[in-house]
Amino acid sequence: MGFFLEFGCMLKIGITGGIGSGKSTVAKIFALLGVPVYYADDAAKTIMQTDALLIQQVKAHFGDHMYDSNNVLDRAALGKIVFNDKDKLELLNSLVHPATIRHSDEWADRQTAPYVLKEAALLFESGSFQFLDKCIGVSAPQPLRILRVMRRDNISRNDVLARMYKQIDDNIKMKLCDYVIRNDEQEMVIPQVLALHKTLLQLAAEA
Ligand SMILES: CC(C)(COP(=O)(O)OP(=O)(O)OC[C@H]1O[C@@H](n2cnc3c(N)ncnc32)[C@H](O)[C@@H]1O)[C@@H](O)C(=O)NCCC(=O)NCCS
Ligand SMILES: Nc1ncnc2c1ncn2[C@@H]1O[C@H](COP(=O)(O)OP(=O)(O)OP(=O)(O)O)[C@@H](O)[C@H]1O
Repeated sequence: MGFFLEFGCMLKIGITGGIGSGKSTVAKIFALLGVPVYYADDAAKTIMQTDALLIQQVKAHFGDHMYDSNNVLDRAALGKIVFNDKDKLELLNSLVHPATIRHSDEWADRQTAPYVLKEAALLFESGSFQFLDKCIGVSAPQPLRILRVMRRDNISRNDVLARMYKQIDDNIKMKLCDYVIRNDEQEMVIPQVLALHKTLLQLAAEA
């Protein structure tokens, strides 16, 4: 971290948190304040259906039947495979993460703002934190995160846990972050975002 600070460029800030922590929801509040936000998980979904090389690689490793004739990915089928097989998940990550990092860099180059946000579940797991100036963590208690995702995605508790266990433990993840926003439905979120926005604008002005 620090490269962009040293050279006085626009700051690149990561925002992360475990599954169901509410990082996308919190990122949307920053977006309302005018901050450009890159949603890496959403971008990965798009790239997996538009990047010809990536589609070819996923087909080669996981079978042509993962895509229909319009290159629409069968996410449920692929999820069933990779969230139950560590090696296969690592393989998929090694194909998707570099493509997503490339795409987010190209996106950042097109932005003009004091700072931009990159929202991603796997900032630390994918190594993309290295290219960021600061990281924000969004935290929420595990039982609440599980309930949120079961409701949002209409999936079982076991399916949520299978994804959760493939991520760095949230207590460790929050320690790796420079700032933490509590999204536990007890503490108000908007005042925390406003305070952090002010801090980041100040940091960008000093850079
Ligand atoms: C396996 C896939 C097709 C399953 O799709 P599905 O629609 O069921 O889940 P979705 O992508 O919405 O992910 C739901 C949540 O699971 C978690 N999750 C997703 N991918 C991963 C992963 N590789 N490791 C750990 N957790 C993950 C995240 O918290 C994510 O928000 C999809 O998750 C995928 O392609 N994952 C690998 C690429 C990736 O890492 N994407 C996310 C970050 S770039
Ligand atoms: N403070 C909150 N109060 C009520 N519901 C919330 C709150 N924060 C998030 N949620 C809800 O919890 C669910 C999970 O939030 P969100 O999608 O933002 O999480 P996420 O961290 O991006 O998850 P994932 O890693 O799975 O993409 C969503 O349905 C969202 O609307």
